[in-house]
Amino acid sequence: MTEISNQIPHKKIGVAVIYNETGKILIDKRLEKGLLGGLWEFPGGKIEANETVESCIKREIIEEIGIEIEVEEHLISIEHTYSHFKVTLIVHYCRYLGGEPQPIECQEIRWVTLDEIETFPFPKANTQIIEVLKKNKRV
Ligand SMILES: Nc1nc2c([nH]c(=O)n2[C@H]2C[C@H](O)[C@@H](COP(=O)(O)OP(=O)(O)OP(=O)(O)O)O2)c(=O)[nH]1
Ligand SMILES: [Mg+2]
Repeated sequence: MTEISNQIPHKKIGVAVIYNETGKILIDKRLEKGLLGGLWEFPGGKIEANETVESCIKREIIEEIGIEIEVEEHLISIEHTYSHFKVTLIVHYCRYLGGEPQPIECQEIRWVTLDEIETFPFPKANTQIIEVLKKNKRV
């Protein structure tokens, strides 16, 4: 009997919900080309071998946005299967410390309120993150 392999890539991603001193959250717009192009997201990226989630998040935010943050408590972890890959998003609250946000690896960056966030298109996996953020209202 032949077994058909249904293995698809599985990415583990450290994700930052960064709050500033006025209680706004930083979101960025993904590049148009590529997976989930043009959608908004919370900045973050792949956890490398021998890296903690916290150090991944801190590194990705410097690389992608050019700002300093403090990685705080874990908010939620979500596993989601898209058509050609699976992601585990490990989401932490983060505090903005300093630096001017720059769209180094994205098209645009905005600081938004939780109410405004719903007007931006996000990937499917983000629905749960936004729900939980609203429930746990911070600041
Ligand atoms: N950073 C981030 N990624 C998200 C969110 N929601 C969501 O589905 N993702 C997905 C999109 C990507 O597949 C993956 C993030 O990984 P990434 O930014 O390092 O990967 P990528 O697809 O841009 O690039 P690649 O290196 O895999 O080619 O997680 C989110 O809110 N933030
Ligand atoms: Mg990324």
